[in-house]
Amino acid sequence: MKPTKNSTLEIISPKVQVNDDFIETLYDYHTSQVKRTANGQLQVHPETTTLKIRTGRQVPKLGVMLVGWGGNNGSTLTAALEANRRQLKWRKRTGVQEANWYGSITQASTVFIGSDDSGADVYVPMKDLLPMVEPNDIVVDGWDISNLHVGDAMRRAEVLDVALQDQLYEHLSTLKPRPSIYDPDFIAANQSDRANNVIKGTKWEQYEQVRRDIRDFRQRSGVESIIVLWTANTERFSSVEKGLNTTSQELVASLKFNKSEISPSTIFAMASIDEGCTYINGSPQNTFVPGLMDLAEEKQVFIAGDDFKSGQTKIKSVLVDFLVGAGIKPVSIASYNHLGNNDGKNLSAPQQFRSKEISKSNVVDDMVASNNLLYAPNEHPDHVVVIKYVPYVGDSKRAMDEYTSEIMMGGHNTLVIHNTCEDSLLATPLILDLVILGELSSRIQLRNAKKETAPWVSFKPVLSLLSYLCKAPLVPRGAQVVNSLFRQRAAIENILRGCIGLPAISHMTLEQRFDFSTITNEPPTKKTKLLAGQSCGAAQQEQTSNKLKANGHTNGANGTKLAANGNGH
Ligand SMILES: NC(=O)c1ccc[n+]([C@@H]2O[C@H](COP(=O)([O-])OP(=O)(O)OC[C@H]3O[C@@H](n4cnc5c(N)ncnc54)[C@H](O)[C@@H]3O)[C@@H](O)[C@H]2O)c1
Ligand SMILES: O=P([O-])([O-])O[C@@H]1[C@@H](O)[C@H](O)[C@@H](O)[C@H](O)[C@@H]1O
Repeated sequence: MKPTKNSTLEIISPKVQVNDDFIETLYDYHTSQVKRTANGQLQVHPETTTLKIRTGRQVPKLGVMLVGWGGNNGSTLTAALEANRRQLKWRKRTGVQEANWYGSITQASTVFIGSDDSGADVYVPMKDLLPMVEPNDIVVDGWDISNLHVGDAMRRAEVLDVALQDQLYEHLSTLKPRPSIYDPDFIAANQSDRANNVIKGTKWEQYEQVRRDIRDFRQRSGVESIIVLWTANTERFSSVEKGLNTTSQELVASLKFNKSEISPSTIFAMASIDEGCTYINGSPQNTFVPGLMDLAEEKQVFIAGDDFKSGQTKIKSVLVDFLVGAGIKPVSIASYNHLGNNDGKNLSAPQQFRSKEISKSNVVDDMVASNNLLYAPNEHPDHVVVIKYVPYVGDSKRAMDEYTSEIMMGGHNTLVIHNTCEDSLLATPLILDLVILGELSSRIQLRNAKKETAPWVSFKPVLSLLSYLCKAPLVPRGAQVVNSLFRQRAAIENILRGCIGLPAISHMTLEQRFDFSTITNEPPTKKTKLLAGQSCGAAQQEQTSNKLKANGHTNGANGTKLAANGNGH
């Protein structure tokens, strides 16, 4: 079975069935339940559930409606979609640059699928594992409180090379953000000069207008599925109060009574959910108040967030995972950055900064809590987050981090990281992955394999699978928050692998650590001979040369060009 029409990958397994509509696999899902006895013992119970996983093969025409379309991220995503669609090239000081999707795991990363006869690992593009939305097919629309068309918004953002902007400007100038919901109580006062494109009326009237906009977009564009994504400015946190927004009934009533504490982002989320559209929050504010979570669960509509995990925090979720996993104790983390874009301007206001400080600070909690050998209960590293607005540097964020850790015998290790990047060029590919993986998740269902009449079950409405892309992962009630980047990515890879009948990646590679032929009574394969018969050096050398061949890095006649590994060159 080929997962996607142009995939070079073929799965040969009796456990995988494919028809026009679905890929169906039989999957043994292994977990372990832990029980604590009265005397503090931990009893571990390995469990296996045989599931059927089915993935819809029909990929819909996807519409993405951006709240904050005229911002740095919104205009850059729109520009990147057009540049990649037209495979644009432009001259830079360093030569000719081609459009690409670097930073997107669906478009620019690969997934290990197994080893070949020589023992070399084989990788394929993540997008080849399952039918996914093609970026070129995405239709973009959205709202902004600023009335600049997207061409001028791209220029205002000062993110992309001018040589590229000039090729895009005419087309982007035809794209005009819809008027949006503006509430100066929720974003910095310094944003007021942008607010010339707003929906008048009460909060309920604004909610109804947003719903009309979504229906209008669906009708005009012919898209079959719509995802609404917030990439507008960071709002202050909303109060969560009994009687205001702790249940869906309270929330709807508060909206109808025009309660001032209902934020624009929560209104957008309500409208999206009521139109059956997945809603994703790319900013740190608490859009998803308890009443909104209720609404998503009642309507069975996906919500996901919070706050794109693009740079400094992404590195933090890797570094702290490595340190704690290595038995090294981070005791002090100082994260400072300055930037000069409008996001930085909005974050220069205390309440908006506080929203960001929360999402950037909590990212180490789960990793610290995982190691009680290093940390006493409720013990945490000192952790400060500083963001300063320096207009001159624009979108080129300068991040400086210092990690001090205790190592053995009273020693210390201090890591200092300087990280400069165009912030929007890190966030934009995440927006693409959020909507592509969000759409794909809507086509994945599970069922008990032993009960033919059992219903197919979809992901829970709180789509925690997208945590890899978010600083402050929203998880279903009662679920564990995971910030470790590698665990988050492994979840995505292994679920996609499960959908095509491949087991979770364990990295055990027992067949390379033991002489498997004696275990399996199989005649030794070339791989086994290679590893068992020869000295390490020779085996290593031959294996390396085979690895190079497998990856197409050879000009020899016998070189195997495995397009499957995504290299193709
Ligand atoms: N690396 C990154 O860029 C990054 C990473 C993580 C999170 N974020 C978050 O993404 C968001 C956007 O970042 P950006 O750099 O594009 O910011 P930006 O200021 O350039 O863009 C935000 C846009 O939203 C508009 N806006 C504000 N309130 C609105 C409303 N109620 N409705 C519609 N539009 C509204 C503004 O006019 C502006 O055009 C911010 O909240 C930021 O914190 C960005
Ligand atoms: O993703 P990350 O680099 O950790 O965090 C970033 C902050 O450092 C930056 O100041 C802010 O403007 C961006 O919105 C983003 O949140």
